[in-house]
Amino acid sequence: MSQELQQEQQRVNQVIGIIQDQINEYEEATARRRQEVVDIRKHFWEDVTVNTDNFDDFLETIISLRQQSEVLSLSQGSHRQSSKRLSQLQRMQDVPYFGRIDFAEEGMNETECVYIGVSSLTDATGEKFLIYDWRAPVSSMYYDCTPGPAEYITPGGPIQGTLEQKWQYIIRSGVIQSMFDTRLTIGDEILQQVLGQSADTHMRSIVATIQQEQNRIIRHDSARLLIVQGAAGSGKTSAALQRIAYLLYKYRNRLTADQMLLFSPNAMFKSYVSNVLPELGEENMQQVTFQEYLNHRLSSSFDVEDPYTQLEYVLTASEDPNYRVRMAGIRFKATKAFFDRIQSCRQALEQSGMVFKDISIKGKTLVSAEEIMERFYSEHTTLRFANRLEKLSDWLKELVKEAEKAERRKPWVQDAVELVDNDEYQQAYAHLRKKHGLTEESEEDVDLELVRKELARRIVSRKFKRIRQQIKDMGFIDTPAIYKQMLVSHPTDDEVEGAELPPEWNEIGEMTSQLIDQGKLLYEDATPYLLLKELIEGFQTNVSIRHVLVDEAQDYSPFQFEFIKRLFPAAKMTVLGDFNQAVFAHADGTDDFGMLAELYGEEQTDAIILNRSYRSTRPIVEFTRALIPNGEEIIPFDRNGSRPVLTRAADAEQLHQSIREKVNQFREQGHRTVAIICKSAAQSASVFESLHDLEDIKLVTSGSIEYKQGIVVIPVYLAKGIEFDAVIVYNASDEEYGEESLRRLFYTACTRAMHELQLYSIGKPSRFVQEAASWIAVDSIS
Ligand SMILES: Nc1ncnc2c1ncn2[C@@H]1O[C@H](COP(=O)(O)OP(=O)(O)OP(=O)(O)O)[C@@H](O)[C@H]1O
Repeated sequence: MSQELQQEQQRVNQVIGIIQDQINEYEEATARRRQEVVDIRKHFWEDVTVNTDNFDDFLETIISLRQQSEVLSLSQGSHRQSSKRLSQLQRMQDVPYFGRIDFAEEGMNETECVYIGVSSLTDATGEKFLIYDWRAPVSSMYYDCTPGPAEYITPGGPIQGTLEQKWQYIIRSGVIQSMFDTRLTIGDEILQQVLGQSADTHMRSIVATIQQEQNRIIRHDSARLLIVQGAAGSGKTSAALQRIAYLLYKYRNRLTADQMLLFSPNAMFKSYVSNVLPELGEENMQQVTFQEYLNHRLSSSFDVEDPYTQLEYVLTASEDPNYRVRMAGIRFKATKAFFDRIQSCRQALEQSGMVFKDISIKGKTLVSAEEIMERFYSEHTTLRFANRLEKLSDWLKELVKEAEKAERRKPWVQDAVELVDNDEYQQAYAHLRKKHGLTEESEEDVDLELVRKELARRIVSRKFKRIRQQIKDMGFIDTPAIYKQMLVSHPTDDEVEGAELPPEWNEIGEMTSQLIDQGKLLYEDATPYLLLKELIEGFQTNVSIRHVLVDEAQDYSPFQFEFIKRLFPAAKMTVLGDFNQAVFAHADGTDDFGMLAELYGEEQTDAIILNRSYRSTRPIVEFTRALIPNGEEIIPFDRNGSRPVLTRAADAEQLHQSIREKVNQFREQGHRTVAIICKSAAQSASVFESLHDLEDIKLVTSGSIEYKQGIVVIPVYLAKGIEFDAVIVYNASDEEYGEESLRRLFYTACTRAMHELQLYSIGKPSRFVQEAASWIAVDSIS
């Protein structure tokens, strides 16, 4: 061991000793604070004087209750903080830091050695930093600068100086495995080691090896919208997650994890990324899929199609007679023009076009739809739309109230009163006694006739409950009918700016209307329908979310982005995606996020491009980038590996046999995750059926919620955002992947591979593979 390494190891030992001391202190403090919380909870009511005899006593009780709650919440807060710090320290025990910069600040005599780790550590005095948090201002130089003149930005302004040295360490269980002076090493040894590891069931944090261009994303903090367009495997998801950790650190006094929301592509991805923030000592942000949100809002009224069913249709139903119409609908309903059309349709509803539903009870109409319409378009017409609806709703409530009163006198109600059971009678009776201020000692009693009236009121009120709820929920508006009407009528089309309708518009309208009548909402209609509903009934916005991140953003339509923006009016947005992986039909032909510049305006929009790809070995990236236009712009990280291999099989049987052998070979090579990637869910199911004899093989479906190690059969679109040690592309033939529209799907499949990529084809290989033929080895089945 060199002398330098020995000295560094001594420092690591010292720091670990200090960490251990602090762990002991925090263990004790955490246990003590926990006990405090338990005690306060146990004796909560003993310390509150409850007295409600008169107003002053009542007020005092409230004040005392509030004080006690504050004591409890303070105590819980300090327990939470100390247990958070305890787990940070425990994590630091094995790997206290991963980097060091020696920085000579201008005007200072001494060079400071700044050690960088996942969290800060000071000595016992609290004055001297032994480790700096990777998110601290000074740490930015570790990621951004090479030795030489350097600066970092603090809240008080820039600090300049000279970065004399930069070191990287690999420490495991408190022992330095290796350390590199970055001036002397060529290439990035540590990144080589990290990327060479096996795929994990959970994504790892990348703080030790964040690259300069990724650091720009992580620390970006100016515009309202940050757009990141990056090649497959360039670290978009990683940057997004470390960015969340960074913002939580920078704004720790005013931003919490539950104010940050990540839109994820699917449930499996959610679980895949769920460990990164806890690993960095932060709480997880909120995560949701767009589909979950749509279901939450619409599933009580419709059977809402999910995006994968839509995609499955696009991929497999080209023979369907409605295919052309549906495809045209999918494309148009994704556009900003359709968004604008819905907005102007809502505007037009101020003059005419609202459709209402009868309000009826047990088959008898109380107020007809025509009456409601007449009232809406004749009264309060100068008010704002939302206020007009409110007035309309008040009017309906009044009518219902009158109807209830009249109903109470009907003979059936009188009969029902005679038949009430004892419990109900007692409840009505007790209610009246209380209402009249009668106590147990009172000599007076309530009149029997009053009890009968109260019972009649209750019986009728129960009967009208559904109607009252319907009015409260604005259920008297027939939104599906208004939506259908907007699709079929087109007199105003020419007036709507930019709303050039597709030639299939009439057929699209008919098809959609029929489905809506059956209670079904296609995926492409779900957001537009919800927008219309919100514009009519009032937008349910969420102002508590301060930051929204959208991963795999190429899968969202411009329409959906407009919607997300309206939904979170107080949030900044980070959008990350890769149009070469756009598999949904609405994105056909789009190849950048240009359309998003309009969202907040150019001044409020910044864009960063990531061209370096880290996931796959150099030979795999050389092959995959040849599959797409302008692929030469993608720069592979220089990690060696074998070339992707194409094997031609004569038929399915030969293909399956060859896959079995390949899987076993991959296993023997030590690969823990092997994905057999198929074009569609239908193909995955049938491949799984044929290969089910392979040990430990699993089928991934849209319902799968966890990424498991082993052999998986998976449709491409569910493998998005995820990676595997080895990927087998099932039947990359021209028959399967012959159409230009499948290029992006095919590219997505191939870019999931970290170390090995094997393609099979029955018959002629896909034209995409042929175009990239010089980057692939061709194998024959022996
Ligand atoms: N700076 C880095 N240090 C270490 N590993 C990195 C770094 N950047 C990216 N990686 C690794 O590269 C792989 C791909 O990263 P990530 O999934 O974030 O990329 P992506 O751009 O979201 O990919 P895709 O669009 O293909 O889903 C991951 O294994 C990630 O850990």
